[in-house]
Amino acid sequence: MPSAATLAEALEPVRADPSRSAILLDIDGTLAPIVRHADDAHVPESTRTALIAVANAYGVVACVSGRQATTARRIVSLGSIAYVGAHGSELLLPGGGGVELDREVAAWEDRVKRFAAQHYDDDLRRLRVRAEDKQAIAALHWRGAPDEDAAEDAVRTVAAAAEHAGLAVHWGRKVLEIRPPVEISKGRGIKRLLREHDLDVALYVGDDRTDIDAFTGLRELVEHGRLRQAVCVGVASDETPAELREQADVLVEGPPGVRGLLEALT
Ligand SMILES: O=P(O)(O)OC[C@H]1O[C@H](O[C@H]2O[C@H](CO)[C@@H](O)[C@H](O)[C@H]2O)[C@H](O)[C@@H](O)[C@@H]1O
Repeated sequence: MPSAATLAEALEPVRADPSRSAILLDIDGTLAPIVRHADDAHVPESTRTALIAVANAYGVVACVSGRQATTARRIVSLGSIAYVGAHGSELLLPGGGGVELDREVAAWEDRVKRFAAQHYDDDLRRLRVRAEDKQAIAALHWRGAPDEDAAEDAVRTVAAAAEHAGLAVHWGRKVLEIRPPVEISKGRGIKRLLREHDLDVALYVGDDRTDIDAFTGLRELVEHGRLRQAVCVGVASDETPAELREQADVLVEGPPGVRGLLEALT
Protein backbone atom coordinates (compact mmCIF):
# COMPACT_ATOMS: atom_id res chain seq x y z
CA MET A 1 0.00 0.00 0.00
CA PRO A 2 1.49 3.41 -0.92
CA SER A 3 2.22 5.68 2.00
CA ALA A 4 0.24 8.85 2.84
CA ALA A 5 3.16 10.84 1.44
CA THR A 6 2.71 9.08 -1.90
CA LEU A 7 -0.98 9.98 -1.98
CA ALA A 8 -0.16 13.59 -1.13
CA GLU A 9 2.36 13.62 -3.97
CA ALA A 10 -0.17 12.13 -6.38
CA LEU A 11 -2.67 14.86 -5.49
CA GLU A 12 -0.20 17.73 -5.93
CA PRO A 13 -0.86 18.39 -9.66
CA VAL A 14 -4.62 18.22 -9.08
CA ARG A 15 -4.52 20.64 -6.17
CA ALA A 16 -2.18 23.05 -7.99
CA ASP A 17 -5.06 24.71 -9.87
CA PRO A 18 -8.46 23.26 -8.91
CA SER A 19 -10.28 25.37 -11.52
CA ARG A 20 -8.34 23.49 -14.26
CA SER A 21 -8.76 20.02 -12.74
CA ALA A 22 -11.48 17.38 -13.03
CA ILE A 23 -12.39 15.07 -10.15
CA LEU A 24 -14.11 11.89 -11.36
CA LEU A 25 -15.41 9.30 -8.91
CA ASP A 26 -16.91 5.86 -9.14
CA ILE A 27 -19.77 5.20 -6.68
CA ASP A 28 -20.20 1.60 -5.45
CA GLY A 29 -17.12 0.47 -3.54
CA THR A 30 -15.63 3.98 -3.84
CA LEU A 31 -17.98 6.66 -2.46
CA ALA A 32 -20.55 4.13 -1.17
CA PRO A 33 -19.43 1.05 0.81
CA ILE A 34 -20.42 -2.28 -0.78
CA VAL A 35 -23.59 -3.69 0.79
CA ARG A 36 -25.55 -6.88 0.22
CA HIS A 37 -28.50 -5.32 -1.63
CA ALA A 38 -27.77 -2.81 -4.39
CA ASP A 39 -30.83 -0.75 -3.36
CA ASP A 40 -29.38 -0.18 0.12
CA ALA A 41 -26.14 1.50 -1.06
CA HIS A 42 -25.56 5.00 0.27
CA VAL A 43 -22.83 7.62 0.52
CA PRO A 44 -21.92 8.35 4.17
CA GLU A 45 -22.73 11.93 5.20
CA SER A 46 -19.08 12.72 6.00
CA THR A 47 -18.09 11.68 2.46
CA ARG A 48 -20.93 13.72 0.98
CA THR A 49 -19.81 16.79 2.94
CA ALA A 50 -16.27 16.40 1.59
CA LEU A 51 -17.65 15.91 -1.94
CA ILE A 52 -19.70 19.11 -1.71
CA ALA A 53 -16.53 21.06 -0.82
CA VAL A 54 -14.77 19.49 -3.83
CA ALA A 55 -17.73 20.29 -6.10
CA ASN A 56 -17.49 23.94 -5.03
CA ALA A 57 -13.76 24.18 -5.72
CA TYR A 58 -12.95 22.17 -8.87
CA GLY A 59 -13.50 22.84 -12.58
CA VAL A 60 -15.39 19.61 -13.30
CA VAL A 61 -16.71 17.11 -10.76
CA ALA A 62 -18.58 13.97 -11.81
CA CYS A 63 -19.63 10.54 -10.64
CA VAL A 64 -18.94 7.81 -13.18
CA SER A 65 -20.97 4.72 -12.40
CA GLY A 66 -22.32 1.41 -13.60
CA ARG A 67 -25.64 2.58 -12.20
CA GLN A 68 -28.11 4.47 -14.34
CA ALA A 69 -27.29 8.16 -14.15
CA THR A 70 -30.53 9.05 -12.36
CA THR A 71 -29.97 6.29 -9.79
CA ALA A 72 -26.40 7.52 -9.31
CA ARG A 73 -27.69 11.06 -8.69
CA ARG A 74 -30.27 9.76 -6.20
CA ILE A 75 -27.59 7.82 -4.27
CA VAL A 76 -25.11 10.72 -4.18
CA SER A 77 -27.84 13.30 -3.73
CA LEU A 78 -25.93 16.22 -5.23
CA GLY A 79 -27.42 18.12 -8.18
CA SER A 80 -24.47 20.43 -8.86
CA ILE A 81 -22.20 17.75 -10.38
CA ALA A 82 -22.41 15.62 -13.55
CA TYR A 83 -23.23 11.90 -13.71
CA VAL A 84 -21.86 9.50 -16.30
CA GLY A 85 -24.12 6.44 -15.94
CA ALA A 86 -24.55 2.87 -17.21
CA HIS A 87 -20.76 2.40 -17.49
CA GLY A 88 -20.32 5.42 -19.76
CA SER A 89 -23.38 5.15 -22.00
CA GLU A 90 -25.44 7.82 -20.19
CA LEU A 91 -24.65 11.46 -19.47
CA LEU A 92 -26.59 13.62 -17.02
CA LEU A 93 -25.23 17.14 -16.70
CA PRO A 94 -25.73 19.40 -13.68
CA GLY A 95 -28.91 21.48 -13.75
CA GLY A 96 -32.28 20.61 -15.17
CA GLY A 97 -31.50 18.66 -18.38
CA GLY A 98 -32.35 15.01 -18.97
CA VAL A 99 -30.22 11.94 -19.52
CA GLU A 100 -28.45 11.56 -22.87
CA LEU A 101 -28.28 7.83 -23.66
CA ASP A 102 -25.84 6.63 -26.33
CA ARG A 103 -28.04 5.91 -29.40
CA GLU A 104 -26.22 2.74 -30.39
CA VAL A 105 -26.80 1.33 -26.89
CA ALA A 106 -30.44 2.45 -26.79
CA ALA A 107 -31.17 0.53 -30.01
CA TRP A 108 -30.52 -2.74 -28.14
CA GLU A 109 -32.75 -2.04 -25.16
CA ASP A 110 -35.71 -4.19 -26.25
CA ARG A 111 -33.52 -7.17 -27.12
CA VAL A 112 -31.68 -7.06 -23.79
CA LYS A 113 -34.95 -6.71 -21.88
CA ARG A 114 -36.53 -9.61 -23.78
CA PHE A 115 -33.54 -11.84 -23.08
CA ALA A 116 -33.54 -10.91 -19.38
CA ALA A 117 -37.29 -11.58 -19.03
CA GLN A 118 -36.92 -15.00 -20.68
CA HIS A 119 -33.94 -16.06 -18.56
CA TYR A 120 -34.78 -14.67 -15.10
CA ASP A 121 -36.59 -17.86 -14.19
CA ASP A 122 -37.81 -19.74 -11.11
CA ASP A 123 -34.43 -21.43 -10.67
CA LEU A 124 -32.63 -18.08 -10.33
CA ARG A 125 -35.36 -16.78 -8.00
CA ARG A 126 -35.12 -19.91 -5.81
CA LEU A 127 -31.34 -19.34 -5.56
CA ARG A 128 -32.09 -15.71 -4.56
CA VAL A 129 -30.30 -14.20 -7.55
CA ARG A 130 -31.55 -10.60 -7.82
CA ALA A 131 -32.27 -8.90 -11.13
CA GLU A 132 -31.46 -5.21 -11.70
CA ASP A 133 -33.00 -3.51 -14.75
CA LYS A 134 -30.78 -0.70 -16.10
CA GLN A 135 -32.63 -0.03 -19.35
CA ALA A 136 -30.25 -1.42 -22.00
CA ILE A 137 -28.23 -3.38 -19.40
CA ALA A 138 -29.63 -6.26 -17.31
CA ALA A 139 -27.73 -7.22 -14.15
CA LEU A 140 -27.94 -10.42 -12.10
CA HIS A 141 -26.57 -10.17 -8.56
CA TRP A 142 -25.71 -13.13 -6.32
CA ARG A 143 -24.10 -11.31 -3.35
CA GLY A 144 -25.70 -12.59 -0.14
CA ALA A 145 -27.54 -15.51 -1.82
CA PRO A 146 -27.87 -18.44 0.66
CA ASP A 147 -25.56 -20.51 -1.56
CA GLU A 148 -23.44 -17.99 -3.48
CA ASP A 149 -21.55 -20.70 -5.39
CA ALA A 150 -24.73 -22.33 -6.69
CA ALA A 151 -26.18 -18.93 -7.56
CA GLU A 152 -23.01 -17.97 -9.45
CA ASP A 153 -23.09 -21.29 -11.36
CA ALA A 154 -26.68 -20.61 -12.45
CA VAL A 155 -25.70 -17.09 -13.50
CA ARG A 156 -22.81 -18.52 -15.57
CA THR A 157 -25.34 -20.60 -17.52
CA VAL A 158 -27.29 -17.41 -18.31
CA ALA A 159 -24.05 -15.70 -19.39
CA ALA A 160 -23.35 -18.50 -21.89
CA ALA A 161 -26.91 -18.20 -23.26
CA ALA A 162 -26.50 -14.42 -23.58
CA GLU A 163 -23.30 -14.82 -25.59
CA HIS A 164 -24.98 -17.46 -27.73
CA ALA A 165 -27.81 -14.96 -28.38
CA GLY A 166 -25.29 -12.38 -29.63
CA LEU A 167 -25.29 -10.19 -26.51
CA ALA A 168 -22.22 -9.09 -24.54
CA VAL A 169 -21.52 -10.10 -20.95
CA HIS A 170 -19.50 -8.34 -18.30
CA TRP A 171 -18.54 -9.55 -14.81
CA GLY A 172 -18.38 -7.15 -11.85
CA ARG A 173 -18.35 -7.60 -8.08
CA LYS A 174 -20.69 -10.63 -7.67
CA VAL A 175 -22.74 -9.41 -10.59
CA LEU A 176 -23.17 -10.40 -14.23
CA GLU A 177 -24.25 -7.74 -16.70
CA ILE A 178 -25.91 -8.60 -20.00
CA ARG A 179 -25.18 -5.77 -22.39
CA PRO A 180 -25.62 -4.71 -26.01
CA PRO A 181 -22.68 -5.92 -28.13
CA VAL A 182 -21.40 -2.40 -28.73
CA GLU A 183 -18.63 -0.38 -27.08
CA ILE A 184 -19.65 0.60 -23.57
CA SER A 185 -16.90 1.95 -21.38
CA LYS A 186 -16.34 4.48 -18.66
CA GLY A 187 -13.40 5.79 -20.67
CA ARG A 188 -15.68 6.61 -23.57
CA GLY A 189 -18.22 8.26 -21.23
CA ILE A 190 -15.53 10.38 -19.62
CA LYS A 191 -14.25 11.56 -23.01
CA ARG A 192 -17.81 12.58 -23.89
CA LEU A 193 -18.12 14.49 -20.61
CA LEU A 194 -14.78 16.27 -20.91
CA ARG A 195 -14.87 17.14 -24.61
CA GLU A 196 -16.25 20.64 -23.98
CA HIS A 197 -13.79 21.42 -21.18
CA ASP A 198 -10.31 22.87 -21.29
CA LEU A 199 -8.45 21.27 -18.38
CA ASP A 200 -4.89 20.46 -17.29
CA VAL A 201 -5.35 17.48 -14.97
CA ALA A 202 -8.00 14.84 -14.27
CA LEU A 203 -8.15 12.51 -11.29
CA TYR A 204 -10.17 9.29 -11.35
CA VAL A 205 -10.97 7.10 -8.34
CA GLY A 206 -12.45 3.59 -8.69
CA ASP A 207 -12.43 0.04 -7.36
CA ASP A 208 -13.45 -2.35 -10.15
CA ARG A 209 -12.62 -3.62 -13.65
CA THR A 210 -14.76 -1.02 -15.42
CA ASP A 211 -12.71 1.66 -13.68
CA ILE A 212 -9.59 0.44 -15.50
CA ASP A 213 -11.34 1.61 -18.71
CA ALA A 214 -11.63 5.04 -17.10
CA PHE A 215 -7.89 5.03 -16.29
CA THR A 216 -7.19 4.09 -19.92
CA GLY A 217 -9.51 6.80 -21.25
CA LEU A 218 -7.79 9.50 -19.21
CA ARG A 219 -4.32 8.28 -20.22
CA GLU A 220 -5.39 8.44 -23.87
CA LEU A 221 -6.47 12.07 -23.37
CA VAL A 222 -2.94 12.76 -22.08
CA GLU A 223 -1.39 10.98 -25.10
CA HIS A 224 -3.53 13.11 -27.43
CA GLY A 225 -2.50 16.31 -25.68
CA ARG A 226 -6.02 17.01 -24.33
CA LEU A 227 -4.74 16.78 -20.72
CA ARG A 228 -1.35 17.43 -19.21
CA GLN A 229 -1.71 14.72 -16.59
CA ALA A 230 -4.01 11.91 -15.42
CA VAL A 231 -3.99 10.69 -11.83
CA CYS A 232 -5.53 7.21 -11.45
CA VAL A 233 -6.43 6.12 -7.91
CA GLY A 234 -7.45 2.53 -7.08
CA VAL A 235 -9.63 1.70 -4.09
CA ALA A 236 -8.31 -1.39 -2.32
CA SER A 237 -10.53 -4.08 -0.78
CA ASP A 238 -10.49 -7.87 -0.51
CA GLU A 239 -12.30 -7.97 -3.90
CA THR A 240 -9.94 -5.61 -5.77
CA PRO A 241 -8.96 -7.08 -9.16
CA ALA A 242 -5.17 -7.50 -9.41
CA GLU A 243 -5.24 -5.59 -12.71
CA LEU A 244 -6.72 -2.51 -11.03
CA ARG A 245 -3.94 -2.55 -8.40
CA GLU A 246 -1.37 -2.80 -11.20
CA GLN A 247 -2.89 0.00 -13.27
CA ALA A 248 -3.42 2.48 -10.43
CA ASP A 249 -0.89 5.26 -9.77
CA VAL A 250 -1.74 5.06 -6.10
CA LEU A 251 -4.11 3.08 -3.84
CA VAL A 252 -6.37 4.17 -1.01
CA GLU A 253 -7.95 1.82 1.50
CA GLY A 254 -11.70 1.38 0.91
CA PRO A 255 -14.38 4.12 0.94
CA PRO A 256 -12.89 5.63 4.16
CA GLY A 257 -9.66 6.18 2.20
CA VAL A 258 -11.67 7.90 -0.54
CA ARG A 259 -13.23 10.23 2.04
CA GLY A 260 -9.71 11.10 3.23
CA LEU A 261 -8.67 11.76 -0.36
CA LEU A 262 -11.63 14.12 -0.90
CA GLU A 263 -10.81 15.95 2.32
CA ALA A 264 -7.20 16.32 1.18
CA LEU A 265 -8.34 17.96 -2.07
CA THR A 266 -9.69 21.12 -0.39
O1 LIG B 1 -19.51 1.73 -11.23
P1 LIG B 1 -20.08 1.63 -9.85
O2 LIG B 1 -20.68 2.89 -9.34
O3 LIG B 1 -19.07 1.05 -8.89
O4 LIG B 1 -21.27 0.56 -9.94
C1 LIG B 1 -20.95 -0.83 -10.13
C2 LIG B 1 -22.16 -1.66 -9.81
O5 LIG B 1 -22.56 -1.31 -8.49
C3 LIG B 1 -23.70 -1.97 -7.95
O6 LIG B 1 -23.36 -3.31 -7.66
C4 LIG B 1 -22.30 -3.42 -6.72
O7 LIG B 1 -22.67 -2.75 -5.50
C5 LIG B 1 -23.77 -3.34 -4.78
C6 LIG B 1 -24.07 -2.45 -3.57
O8 LIG B 1 -22.98 -2.33 -2.73
C7 LIG B 1 -23.41 -4.79 -4.38
O9 LIG B 1 -24.50 -5.40 -3.70
C8 LIG B 1 -23.06 -5.59 -5.65
O10 LIG B 1 -22.60 -6.89 -5.27
C9 LIG B 1 -21.97 -4.88 -6.46
O11 LIG B 1 -21.77 -5.55 -7.71
C10 LIG B 1 -24.89 -1.83 -8.89
O12 LIG B 1 -25.95 -2.63 -8.45
C11 LIG B 1 -24.53 -2.17 -10.34
O13 LIG B 1 -25.63 -1.80 -11.17
C12 LIG B 1 -23.32 -1.34 -10.76
O14 LIG B 1 -22.95 -1.68 -12.09
